[in-house]
Amino acid sequence: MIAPNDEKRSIKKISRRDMLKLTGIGAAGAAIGASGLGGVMKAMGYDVSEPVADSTTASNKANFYGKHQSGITTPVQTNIYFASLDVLFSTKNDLQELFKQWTPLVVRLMNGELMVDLTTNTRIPTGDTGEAVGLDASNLTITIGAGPSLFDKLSIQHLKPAELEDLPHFPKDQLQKEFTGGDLCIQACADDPQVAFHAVRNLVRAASGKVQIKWSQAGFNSFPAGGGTPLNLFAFKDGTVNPAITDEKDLNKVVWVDKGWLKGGTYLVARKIQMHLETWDRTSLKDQEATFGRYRDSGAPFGKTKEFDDFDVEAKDSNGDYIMPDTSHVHLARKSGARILRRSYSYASGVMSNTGAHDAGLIFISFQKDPAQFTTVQNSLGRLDKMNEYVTHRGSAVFACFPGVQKGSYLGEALFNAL
Ligand SMILES: C=CC1=C(C)c2cc3[nH]c(cc4nc(cc5[nH]c(cc1n2)c(C)c5CCC(=O)O)C(CCC(=O)O)=C4C)c(C)c3C=C
Ligand SMILES: [Fe+2]
Repeated sequence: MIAPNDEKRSIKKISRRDMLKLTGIGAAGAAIGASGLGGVMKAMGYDVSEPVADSTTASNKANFYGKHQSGITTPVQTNIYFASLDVLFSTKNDLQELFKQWTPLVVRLMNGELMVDLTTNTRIPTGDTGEAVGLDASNLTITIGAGPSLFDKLSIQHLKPAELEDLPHFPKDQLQKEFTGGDLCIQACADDPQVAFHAVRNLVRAASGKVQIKWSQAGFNSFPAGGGTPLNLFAFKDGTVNPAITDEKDLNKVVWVDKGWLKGGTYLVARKIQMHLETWDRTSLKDQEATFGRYRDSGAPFGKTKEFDDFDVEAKDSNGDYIMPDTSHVHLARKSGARILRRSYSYASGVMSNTGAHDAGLIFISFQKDPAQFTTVQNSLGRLDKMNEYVTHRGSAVFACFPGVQKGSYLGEALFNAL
């Protein structure tokens, strides 16, 4: 983030009416909810009147504008802060206003700028919360999506894509309400955890009284020195078999929606999956490897030597046994025939209060042009997946991620044009 210098600092003049609105933030969000979001943003000093351009000089910067939103086929960053939000309004006009206001602010954040230049007026809350001062853009990406419940809340069910439905209940699900669903999501990924958190915190704060966080999860990925596939908390390379993020033709087949107002967008599936590390750590390496059908250290599929070696899931040895066990996670996932783009992060959130076990796992995220692709893979894993012994699905959500934004336009414009 660009540290504000003295010339940049501005003391905004603020009217008594604006001040009243401001002091209502946090203390009485509902009061703000009743007034226009634009007025509140103005009072906070946000300049949302002009489009903001992608910076051409910022370091470690991902671009906001383009055919698709960032954070989907962007190279995976080290950190995520994922937030599922409830909207506190019931009209499509409110949503449109929110997206118009958020758009330039998202560009600023992705440029490594603050929401507003810091103010020296110590009598009012600052427009930016400040914890990203001195940090660069850190390849921040912001991906925004709409959940099925949003369309019901705003009475625009006719615009809900047929594919956008809550995921079915899967046999071994132990979902908790507090990690499930949401009207909107903000996926913030960055190479600095504080930059990702700052982005969500400030976007939600700017929309105080209009949205509130339903659930959120921070996560991390650590890349081996010299690059390569990150290890998950089971110490296996995770993300080996994925569509190439540069192969637009393949991504059109797997990821990008090609019809309706969501054209150029995609569906995000999020699953909060607890990994029972204590059980895993009591398991022999041989059994761990049989769980995935891959060798732990090389990442190679059984019967091969290198991580990216291709394999035939149906291949059998001289005894007639599958080389890749037919209960292994990779065997079952591959056999489903469905493809998805995985972009997951590990999490570690203290201990489970009832057991004292690690509360750690995977914030599994996949992108696909139809959530049915995810469902097909998950159904194939079903009750057979050997990995089930070591994991429990605790949270679930699905969101339609809007197409990318062109300069002069705003997030989700195609939805509002279709109204
Ligand atoms: C329904 C989709 C999937 C869920 C949920 C899921 C959870 C999950 N996966 C791992 C670890 C690994 N997964 C691997 C491969 C793999 N996983 C899925 C799908 C889901 N995983 C797919 C489609 C694939 C690729 C299959 C193929 O065609 O080869 C691997 C192997 C390495 C790799 O390719 O990434 C690992 C390891 C965990 C720990 C987990 C939940 C906690
Ligand atoms: Fe997997």
